[in-house]
Amino acid sequence: MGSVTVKGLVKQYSDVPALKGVDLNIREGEFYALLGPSGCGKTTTMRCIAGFEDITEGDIYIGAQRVNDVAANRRNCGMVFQSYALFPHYNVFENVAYSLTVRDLYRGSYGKRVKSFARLMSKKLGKPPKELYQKVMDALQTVELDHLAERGVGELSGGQQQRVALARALVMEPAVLLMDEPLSNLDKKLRNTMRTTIRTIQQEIGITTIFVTHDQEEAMSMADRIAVMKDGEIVQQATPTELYGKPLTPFVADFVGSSNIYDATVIDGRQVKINDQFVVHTNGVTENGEAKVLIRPEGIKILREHSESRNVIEGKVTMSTYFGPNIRYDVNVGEATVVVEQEFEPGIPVYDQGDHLFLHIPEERVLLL
Ligand SMILES: Nc1ncnc2c1ncn2[C@@H]1O[C@H](COP(=O)(O)OP(=O)(O)OP(=O)(O)O)[C@@H](O)[C@H]1O
Repeated sequence: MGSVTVKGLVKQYSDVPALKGVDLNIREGEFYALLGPSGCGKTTTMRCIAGFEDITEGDIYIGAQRVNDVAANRRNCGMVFQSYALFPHYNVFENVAYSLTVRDLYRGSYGKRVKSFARLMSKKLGKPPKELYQKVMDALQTVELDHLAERGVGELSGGQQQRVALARALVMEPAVLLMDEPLSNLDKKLRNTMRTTIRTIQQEIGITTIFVTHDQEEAMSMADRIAVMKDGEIVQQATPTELYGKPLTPFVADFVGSSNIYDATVIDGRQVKINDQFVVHTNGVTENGEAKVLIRPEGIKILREHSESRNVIEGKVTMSTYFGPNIRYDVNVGEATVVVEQEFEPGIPVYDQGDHLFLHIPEERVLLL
């Protein structure tokens, strides 16, 4: 198993600066997500770590070893891709056995029987050597597919195919597991199940894992820590709760969770005028002047009646959207829009377009970015 350290990583593709100095410090056994919008450099970072790209500047370490000049097949990284990249004419067992056979042939660690097995892979060999058989079956058991070892991969569901791809990476016993958008071809329900499957397996094995995604919910629900990337740089690295609770920039606040982000004027260090429309108090102290303010929609409470307490404002519902467990209201306060999310419980009042209501924004929910 290994930690991964990246120092000052720069990758220039002719005139495209894909990475502009990326630093990462991924601990052994950690599940680490690279999160960001399309084109921000997530895949490039991963490909540089795997050794599929020459880097322009910087250093990459796996464990204590500097791997800048180590070939990809010697870096001991297992890869799982969005496209699965399975061999369609092999069955489940053969797909997992294939890479192991090739690697061990390369290392010369198996004898003649494996060599002939490799040669005969495409012709469906009856009985592979015991050790190889056991390793493949162990990997298939880890992903709970041992009962389908002889099935053709074309006869599997998307989730099962992705589990074959995972078993194929794990059978190599890599130091680091690299996963590039592995769930994006699956439908939403299956994606949720596979999140749990992958996370559980990762924790059981304790393998250092780097997971690329543009889906904040996926990153938040799976990772120990997340690096949010933008334009070839890391904007913030933190645990999911830190990222959500203390985003450093409006970009992070907006990318991670839903947000109300406003231009604001700080009046006396504790009073903030939002969008020139309404004033709220914050318990965060800052200098007077211009600022950006974040208010998470679920931090706002809806009151039936006006209250004289601080931070109560009146608004008019312009849209209400029902999401199953939540209801979202878009509320106009003067010319500003405030998004509010409320957990749906039977019996709570539900508001419609045009309804007037009062919003209470607790001081600790008014965050200055
Ligand atoms: N082989 C290449 N040649 C030239 N430019 C490239 C190449 N690969 C990637 N890029 C560019 O580098 C930047 C980063 O790309 P990368 O694929 O790492 O982004 P990403 O965050 O993984 O995006 P996505 O979520 O869309 O996969 C983009 O501007 C992309 O167009």
